[in-house]
Amino acid sequence: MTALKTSFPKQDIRVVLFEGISRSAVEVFEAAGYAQVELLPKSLAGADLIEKVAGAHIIGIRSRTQVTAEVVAQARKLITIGCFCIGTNQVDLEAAELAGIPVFNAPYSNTRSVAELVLAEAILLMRGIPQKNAECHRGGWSKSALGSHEVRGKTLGIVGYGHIGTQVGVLAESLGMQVLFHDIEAKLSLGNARAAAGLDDLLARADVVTLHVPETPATQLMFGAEQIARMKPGAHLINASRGTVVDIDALAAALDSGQVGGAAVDVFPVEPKGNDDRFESPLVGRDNVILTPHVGGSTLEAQDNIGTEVAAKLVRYSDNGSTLSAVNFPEVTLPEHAGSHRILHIHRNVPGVLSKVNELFSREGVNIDGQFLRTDAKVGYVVIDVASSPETTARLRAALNEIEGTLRTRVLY
Ligand SMILES: NC(=O)C1=CN([C@@H]2O[C@H](COP(=O)(O)OP(=O)(O)OC[C@H]3O[C@@H](n4cnc5c(N)ncnc54)[C@H](O)[C@@H]3O)[C@@H](O)[C@H]2O)C=CC1
Ligand SMILES: O=C(O)CCC(=O)C(=O)O
Repeated sequence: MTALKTSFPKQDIRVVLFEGISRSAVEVFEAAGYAQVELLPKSLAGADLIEKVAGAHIIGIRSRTQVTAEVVAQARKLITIGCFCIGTNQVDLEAAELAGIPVFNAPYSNTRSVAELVLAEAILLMRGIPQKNAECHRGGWSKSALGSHEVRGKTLGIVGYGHIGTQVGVLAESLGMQVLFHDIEAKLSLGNARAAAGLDDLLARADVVTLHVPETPATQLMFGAEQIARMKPGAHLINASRGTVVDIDALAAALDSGQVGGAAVDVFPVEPKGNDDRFESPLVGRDNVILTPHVGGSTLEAQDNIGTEVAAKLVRYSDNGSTLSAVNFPEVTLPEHAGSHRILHIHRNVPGVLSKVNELFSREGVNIDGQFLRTDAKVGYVVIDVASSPETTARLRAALNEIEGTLRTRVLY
């Protein structure tokens, strides 16, 4: 008789990686024994995305793929999602959590890459290089110091003083810039950076303003005509955060009027799905604007690190159940479980579920080797290691699935 299988065989787990994720991720999966890893060069949307995700157990995305509540609802096999980037706004995190799907990201792997680009852009904008570059390409030659400044002694205003903002500040100080920052949280300033009295204070004093906030309801269009009007006339704006943070039409108008002297923009309200699609923006065609195709974090170093880091988190969850550093899920760090069956029970965090789980195990007379529990406001995640036969484990799992409030169960051994 063949042994009853309650743990999903690893060779049948389908991993789909969208948006040209680094091969370093594939190597991590393959080294861990995952044989079905599909690497797609671009994002998908609509019915194509739903169909692709519906067949996958693990997906990896970058910033472009929109994993909405609808996609999650159709993704019946999906056990976990990896954002191979910092931002996780492209995933409906609550829908994923309530479907029992932890989401992981790489919170620091491309921080340095973004910071280096921003610093370079601050220098180029202060020197008027985008305009000079464009003129030279047209056969022009305007050798002049007019409007060209050193960054030394100038003020950089950082909006969002988190991982990227602080790195930008440290690098800018090494060039002799004065650093001012504004954040909604109280932040310890690094080096000689100083907190501005508020956003308006920062805008009134900065020669270059750089945005490093996440996409949240509060940051949607937080930088519009009003904020632009409060900048020093002719100051520069850098946005490598999210395209929804800046009112792009207001920025275009301010560039035309000269209120903004120059801008460097890496992120846009609407971005092409992939490298074959056309890019359109009201900012196109202006000599004083540096446009980049959302490449702030796109260095080989960063992408290689991100591939390894996020793939390792996905493998760890898939193999072991650990949710350490998940962005939407109770975090549980788990030991190895060789020799025992590991049962994962993800449930709504409502009174009575855990006692029903424990009653079941005592009723079945199964010896528990270890139990681990974490909850957040919506979900409880309990992991139970048991010494039992595949038949008993299968029976326990079926009974767990019947407990009201259960969102998902898995068995690992
Ligand atoms: N262009 C690119 O390729 C990349 C873009 N990003 C974007 O940069 C963002 C920032 O990244 P990190 O610095 O790692 O994030 P972080 O979470 O470390 O820092 C964000 C900071 O913004 C602050 N903040 C939030 N709302 C704010 C508001 N309304 N006003 C002022 N401050 C506010 C937070 O308190 C926090 O200190 C990411 O969320 C992502 O959207 C990240 C990596 C690459
Ligand atoms: O590299 C990407 O696709 C996205 C980078 C980014 O915006 C992020 O890490 O949040």
